[in-house]
Amino acid sequence: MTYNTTVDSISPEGAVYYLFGATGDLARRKLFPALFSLYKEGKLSENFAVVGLARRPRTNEQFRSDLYDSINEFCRYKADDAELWNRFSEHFVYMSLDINNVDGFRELNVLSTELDHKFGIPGNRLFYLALAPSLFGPVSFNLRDGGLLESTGWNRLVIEKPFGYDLPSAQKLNEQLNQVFKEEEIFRIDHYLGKEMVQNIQVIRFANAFFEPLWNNNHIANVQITLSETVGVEERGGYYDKSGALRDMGQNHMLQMLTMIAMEPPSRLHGEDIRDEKVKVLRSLRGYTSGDDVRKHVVRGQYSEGQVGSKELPGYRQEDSVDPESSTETYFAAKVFVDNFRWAGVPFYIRTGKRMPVKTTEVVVEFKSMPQNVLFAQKHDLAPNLLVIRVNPMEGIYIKINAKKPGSDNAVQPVSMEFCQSCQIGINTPEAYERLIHDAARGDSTYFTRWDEVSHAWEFVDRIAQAWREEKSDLAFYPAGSWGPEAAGRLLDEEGFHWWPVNGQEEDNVIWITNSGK
Ligand SMILES: NC(=O)C1=CN([C@@H]2O[C@H](COP(=O)(O)OP(=O)(O)OC[C@H]3O[C@@H](n4cnc5c(N)ncnc54)[C@H](OP(=O)(O)O)[C@@H]3O)[C@@H](O)[C@H]2O)C=CC1
Ligand SMILES: O=C1O[C@H](COP(=O)(O)O)[C@@H](O)[C@H](O)[C@H]1O
Repeated sequence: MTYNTTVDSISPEGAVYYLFGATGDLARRKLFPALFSLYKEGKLSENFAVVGLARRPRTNEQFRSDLYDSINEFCRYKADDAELWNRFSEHFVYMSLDINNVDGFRELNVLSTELDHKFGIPGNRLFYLALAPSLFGPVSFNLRDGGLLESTGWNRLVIEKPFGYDLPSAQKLNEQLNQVFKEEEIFRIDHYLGKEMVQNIQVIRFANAFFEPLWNNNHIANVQITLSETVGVEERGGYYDKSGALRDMGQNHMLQMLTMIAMEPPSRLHGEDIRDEKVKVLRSLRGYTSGDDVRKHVVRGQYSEGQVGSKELPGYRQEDSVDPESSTETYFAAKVFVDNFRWAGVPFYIRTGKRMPVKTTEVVVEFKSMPQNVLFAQKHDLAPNLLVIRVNPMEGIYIKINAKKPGSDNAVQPVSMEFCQSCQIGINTPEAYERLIHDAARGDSTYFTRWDEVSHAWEFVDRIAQAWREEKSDLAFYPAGSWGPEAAGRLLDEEGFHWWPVNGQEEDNVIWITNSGK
């Protein structure tokens, strides 16, 4: 079997891509490599130009040299074909600009017209804001006042997370953007929605007779979503210490994944229909009613010093750029209920943390166990069936079923059958940002978050944040390299569940049938 590992082949129309924050970390690690992969795969026609924008001075040559280094360090393709590289890099220019100065935007408008002529671009403009959110409003106003929105083509604004700090700040930001752009012109990035396996959730659900008929509270006992990271806060303390795990990962990536698991089948696989269904899930989330309710259902933690292998790791409060008395959470776990007909009574357990033992994103769907069955030799309950969706960094799915232990008198043996997508296609899976940039350029906003999704997610998260502000005593400390506070296990104990091992670290007695060669 061969896989087409490329994103959808419809090419976008020609456009000028304005990359605000072109000297920053995101541009270097994600955006330049994504543009190169798209170009290499023929997903950008020759009718495009990229203008890198930031304050620090750079010549076009220096900018292209930064681009080259970033691609060779972070891209799944190397810039080793000189002819291709020259053709690609000619599309890139740099302009030094301070976002707070409208004169720079007027100059940018003049440059844009030149680029339109040079590359045959029909006036389409895609503004990518890889900037601190406090600059989103000022950029939008200056784009308008500098005349950049008056060209003959379309205008699209792509903005990075975080979209606000809480509901009121997100509303304010949204009002600013709406003074300049229409909702359909705004593409709010949640890069998890660009991940192959997150998009695969709807295919696994809606294209398999095994799953969809069972996808409800009659058959599913609980759902577990884990986003664990081995990294600490590192040099991002300035941002992270004000944000914490709940806002950094919970409000966006985790709730988005939950909506993909829980949504009703949309009437068509069209962007607005899918987003309508996701909003219904967010509206059905059971809001915590009090501080005590939050403390009962949500656990938060902060990593302290620890050891991974022989490496000593500092605690969060010892990290540079973090307040040494910080009570910011680097971990949280929550029991969440979706109060609708399909999911009534089914707990969704979500957890995320920094400095965990492994980097992994996984969804485990635990099915209700078969009744204890006199037919089998075992006296104890049968293990439940699991469907595990491995999102990141390994991609694939596996199911855990019960089978007869060969040679026994009907003894039952758990067996895991795995489809390891990463093993099949290696590292060649398209990066989330490739998909998202390509989608924005084609005007497809399916995998971007609509304002109503963002606002409902903030509403849910704000109740937790408020309870945490009012009472800090529940912040638990966990050693770096561990699975977080023990209290997270108690969220599941009450219902007789436990967190399933992640990252293929299954129990010893499970037999694996896999295409991974293990
Ligand atoms: N880095 C990552 O992995 C991720 C980042 N994000 C989000 O992406 C955005 C950018 O993050 P990141 O790249 O890490 O940030 P950086 O701090 O690395 O980069 C910020 C960029 O903004 C530019 N800048 C700052 N002030 C101005 C100004 N007044 N005028 C013009 N340019 C300015 C800086 O350039 P200069 O100093 O030269 O002006 C720099 O290019 C943030 O919203 C972040 O939350 C989201 C997910 C992951
Ligand atoms: O948005 C963010 O995501 C990253 C994790 O992304 P992944 O694709 O590597 O799983 C996280 O490290 C960061 O804190 C957060 O801002």
